[in-house]
Amino acid sequence: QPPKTPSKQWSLQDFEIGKPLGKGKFGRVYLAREIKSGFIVALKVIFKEQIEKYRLHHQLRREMEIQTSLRHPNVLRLYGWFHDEERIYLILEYAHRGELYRELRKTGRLPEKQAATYIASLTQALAYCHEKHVIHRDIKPENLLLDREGHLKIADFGWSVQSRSKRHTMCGTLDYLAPEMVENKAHDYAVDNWTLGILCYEFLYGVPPFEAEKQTDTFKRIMKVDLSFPSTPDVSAEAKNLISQLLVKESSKRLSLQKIIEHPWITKNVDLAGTCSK
Ligand SMILES: COCCOc1ccc2cc1OCC(=O)N(C)CCCNCc1c[nH]c3ncnc(c13)N2
Repeated sequence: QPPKTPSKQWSLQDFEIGKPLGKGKFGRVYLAREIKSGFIVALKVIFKEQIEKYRLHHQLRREMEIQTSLRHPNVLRLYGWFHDEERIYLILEYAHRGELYRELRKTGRLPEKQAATYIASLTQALAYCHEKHVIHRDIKPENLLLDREGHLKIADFGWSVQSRSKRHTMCGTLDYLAPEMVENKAHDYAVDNWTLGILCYEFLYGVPPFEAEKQTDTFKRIMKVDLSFPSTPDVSAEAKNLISQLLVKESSKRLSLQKIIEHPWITKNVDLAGTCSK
């Protein structure tokens, strides 16, 4: 049995740092090149004191274990990580065309084919993640990136959870679980389906459906599912139909990921083979 070669210990000396790619909550992302191979990566630098201050150590560790284990053309790869005295460095796949929402801001809104292609890619990525018991829970335009060919990549699994549900630890009996506990378990998976509805609306109208001046009003609109479709831009009935089947309060009644892929708006607008190409 050959000894398991430990994965290479990386350090900052292995990289040449390039232009900053953006600033997130806990750190900045830089373009970088691994010197020996010339391989281009994105390097996310996170300050340990920030992580300690918000006690996010376990969450970050879980996020890194999750993202390292995920292999999907629409999920940004995490190749590895290393740290020094004050910082943690994530070695990530580089998405050449950056954040999707920059493209959305530039054009105001997306043509239906483009929006449907992004929704199909996201749905396939989420179906893959859910199969691995990973729930993203924080999908928003700034965490959606585009590679050189314009393929969508989900980044920042910062708030994802490995939904190892309590049931398994209680050897299958539900007797002891409160209804809201059981409900929450099921409910968690469906948060990502709801978000797909929000993103679909925002791709087509340029603004999220429940936007309001004050946060409290947005909260009220979400809880009421106060959904309306402006008369312009003229969006197809199929698109509105898909959005209306995702923005449903009762989480178990939202369209499943499989049904999204089979929805007429998707099958009509997307060449599905194209979405899951590398
Ligand atoms: C705990 O962290 C987990 C990993 O989170 C990330 C990995 C990679 C990221 C961004 C990530 O989190 C969000 C974030 O930091 N921002 C919103 C600011 C930077 C935006 N990206 C800009 C960007 C442009 N080309 C890229 N190619 C690869 N990755 C990128 C970017 N960003």
